[in-house]
Amino acid sequence: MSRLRIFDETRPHTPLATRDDHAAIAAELGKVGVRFEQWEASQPIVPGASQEAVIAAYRKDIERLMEEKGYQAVDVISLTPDHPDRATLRQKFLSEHTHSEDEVRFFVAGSGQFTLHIGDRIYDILCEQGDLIGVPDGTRHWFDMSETPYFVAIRLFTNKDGWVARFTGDDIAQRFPRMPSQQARPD
Ligand SMILES: CSCCC(=O)/C(O)=C/O
Ligand SMILES: [Fe+2]
Ligand code: NI
Repeated sequence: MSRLRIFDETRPHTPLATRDDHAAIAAELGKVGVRFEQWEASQPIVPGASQEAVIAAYRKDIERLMEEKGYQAVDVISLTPDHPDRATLRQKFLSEHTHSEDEVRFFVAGSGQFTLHIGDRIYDILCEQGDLIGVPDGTRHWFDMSETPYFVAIRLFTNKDGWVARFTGDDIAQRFPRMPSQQARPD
């Protein structure tokens, strides 16, 4: 189940609010300019699927999103708990960073945790299959896939070079909850 927890930036152990239905999550995030929608994960894709297979299965959705906002590039992250580079890949997104473009991600399988730092609030969002999240450019954030990653996400970019991050140097991400390890999941 998708879930949002909101914290004060100085109190990482005590959520101020928790939401676990999609409409309530979307409403809270909408207040701070973050897009959160449910899209139908219409094609059965399992983590580990190739980028080509995912793009072929979701071509219509990808084309719709690309036309809507003029995205220039698309790629797919598809990870399983036995991926040999899982620790390095996890580390890549774990520190607070920003992008000079919106971060638009569609989870076609599995789950991952985005944490956004907006003003003095922290928005910790567990995204699940079917969730589309759009984080405005310049928003401080980090992403955790857990020690046992299990997800497939489509990423859309307006920058032709794909993923470019600017790390803030703030160690705040170390103080907030990580995504717990995931149990083995059915295919
Ligand atoms: C869920 S896609 C991988 C994470 C990513 O692209 C990013 O920018 C995290 O902040
Ligand atoms: Fe990011
Ligand atoms: Ni759900």
